[in-house]
Amino acid sequence: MNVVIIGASGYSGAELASLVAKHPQLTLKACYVSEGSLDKNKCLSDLYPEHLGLLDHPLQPLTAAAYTDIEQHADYVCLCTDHEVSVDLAPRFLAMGKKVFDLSGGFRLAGNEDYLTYYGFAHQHPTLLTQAAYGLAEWNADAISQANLVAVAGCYPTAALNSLKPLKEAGLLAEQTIIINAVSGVTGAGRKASVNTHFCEVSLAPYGLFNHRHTPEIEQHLGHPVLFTPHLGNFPRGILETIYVQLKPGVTPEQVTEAYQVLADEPLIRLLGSKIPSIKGVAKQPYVDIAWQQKGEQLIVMSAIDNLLKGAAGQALQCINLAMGIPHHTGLVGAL
Ligand SMILES: NC(=O)C1=CN([C@@H]2O[C@H](COP(=O)(O)OP(=O)(O)OC[C@H]3O[C@@H](n4cnc5c(N)ncnc54)[C@H](OP(=O)(O)O)[C@@H]3O)[C@@H](O)[C@H]2O)C=CC1
Ligand SMILES: CC(=O)N[C@@H](CCC(=O)OP(=O)(O)O)C(=O)O
Repeated sequence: MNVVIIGASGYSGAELASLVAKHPQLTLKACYVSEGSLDKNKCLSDLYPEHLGLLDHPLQPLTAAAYTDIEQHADYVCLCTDHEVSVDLAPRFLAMGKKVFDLSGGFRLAGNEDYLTYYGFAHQHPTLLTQAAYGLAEWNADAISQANLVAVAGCYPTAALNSLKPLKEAGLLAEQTIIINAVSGVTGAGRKASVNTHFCEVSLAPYGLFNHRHTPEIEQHLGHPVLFTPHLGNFPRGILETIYVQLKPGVTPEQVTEAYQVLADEPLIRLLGSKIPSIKGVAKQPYVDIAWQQKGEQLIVMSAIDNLLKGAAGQALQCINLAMGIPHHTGLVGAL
């Protein structure tokens, strides 16, 4: 299958380009940036020299001629672009009959209201919100495999939902709001320069209190209220979440362990039991590491992912694999 990547010079786009280029059944057909990009016509491997020889593709401007090329040559279009750009681009490629995998948050939420509140823009294509499959690979495989538009799950939500859905499905959660404290490396903020993500400025600080756009994403796809606070840390990649859960009265450690067995056979999920996960354990890896410790009815769940792999490009590739009807971890395990 032929894949094109829009936004290939960005962190998630370049990561996805390298996965596609190494995949046994995919061809990286072309890489695009915006029409006026400062990087247009450079080689992707000029920006990412670690991929010299693998990603020597030119970064082509997304011109009218590019749309014609994509219509003629692509099977799958991956949007590694900002939310509003994705909302604008996705319908154009869907109209060409392409399958679209969007790594932005542009199609993950239920309604236009949420976009106004949490993203700060009115959604231009709200009817597509009901057609998009939520790309949380381990939990929504059937819908992902059939959809023309896949809204690949957000980075923080991927860590949170894989850790909490087993407890929710087993009916172990008390009604209280779940508290999620998360820390992300700086690549989570994208490649574009800004003072807040300047290497010399970043230490460790919370942001987005009460209003981060991943709050509604987690709540909608978990079906439970959460209080989510992200932090920015001074390391390049990875997300670690510490999650405070109140269990229903009388829930035993055996019931909690049993609930997590729903994920026991998943190749990209590592259940650590009571061991402590870490950024070091997941950086540049395609996995979610999940661990937990319980005291009475209080449960602390810990979850770690690489934001660019399981939190973006890795999960996008899982969704592409599902669309092709092959094992979802193809090209991810033993291949990085
Ligand atoms: N970084 C992360 O950890 C994660 C990111 N995501 C999501 O993935 C998307 C991309 O994120 P990230 O890789 O960090 O972003 P970056 O800022 O690193 O990259 C954005 C890319 O989009 C290109 N671009 C910008 N405007 C246009 C346009 N109009 N047409 C075509 N290309 C355009 C940029 O190139 P240029 O400006 O030169 O044209 C660049 O290649 C975002 O929606 C983000 O929320 C999701 C999960 C995790
Ligand atoms: C550290 C940092 O800034 N992280 C980003 C989240 C990563 C991302 O791009 O968000 P999606 O997963 O929704 O696409 C943020 O908080 O906005």
